[in-house]
Amino acid sequence: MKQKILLGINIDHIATLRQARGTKYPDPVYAAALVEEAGADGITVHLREDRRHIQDRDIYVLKDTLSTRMNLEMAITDEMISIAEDVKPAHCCLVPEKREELTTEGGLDVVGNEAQVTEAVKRLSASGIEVSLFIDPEPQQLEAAIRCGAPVVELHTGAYAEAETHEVELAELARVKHAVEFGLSKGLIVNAGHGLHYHNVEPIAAIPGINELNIGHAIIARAVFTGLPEAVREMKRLMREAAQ
Ligand SMILES: CC(=O)[C@@H](O)[C@H](O)COP(=O)(O)O
Ligand SMILES: NCC(=O)COP(=O)(O)O
Repeated sequence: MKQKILLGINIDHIATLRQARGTKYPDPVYAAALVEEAGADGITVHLREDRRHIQDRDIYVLKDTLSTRMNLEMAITDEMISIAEDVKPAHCCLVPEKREELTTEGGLDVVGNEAQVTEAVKRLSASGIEVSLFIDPEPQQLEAAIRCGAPVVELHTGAYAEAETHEVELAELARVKHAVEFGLSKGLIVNAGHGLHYHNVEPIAAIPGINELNIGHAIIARAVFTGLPEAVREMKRLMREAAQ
């Protein structure tokens, strides 16, 4: 039976709103419960070194309260690996991080950092965590991910999402499709995410074999007007219909 495509919801920007005033609300923990009830298959949180949105407290409380599973996004640093070894989320997605960036700009350069990535994969896997690498949709990055022992990759769909012409969008979609096919042929679990929204998600969701999409900013933005449950239900509907 064909595996249904999964939706991981990134709740970082609930925390962005909270941090804007230093209040206790809106609480990402409450948001996680709402989106899980509305159909999220997993919860993604990015604990950044600068703590601009998600806080350590969020991670520890979510660990105890999630009904689905946590995908902890983090940079490859001793601090973050130690936190992950302590929290033991179901998944860790290793992402590049630059303090000056507005959001994640590119994929992890696995090719240029194989020793460091391999060590991180070993440490996290030893704690029972399924590790994924957030990479650009490039065969050489996929091959390096395999060499590093990662069972999962998440393809960065930012270039597709930010394409300024239809021609570029189609070219970037083709890159993602090829990367999915290549990764699956090598036995990887292939996810995708970054910049996906209600008007560009369907072609990505329709790619055969893609396991999960991680989507955050667009869902939280839509929730401002429709409420979180409706924003989740609509995204999931679009994905499931496209994936049939
Ligand atoms: C890796 C990625 O594309 C996102 O999951 C990441 O969380 C983006 O960072 P912000 O959430 O800080 O925008
Ligand atoms: N890894 C991608 C993610 O978790 C959400 O990215 P975005 O939808 O907030 O751009």
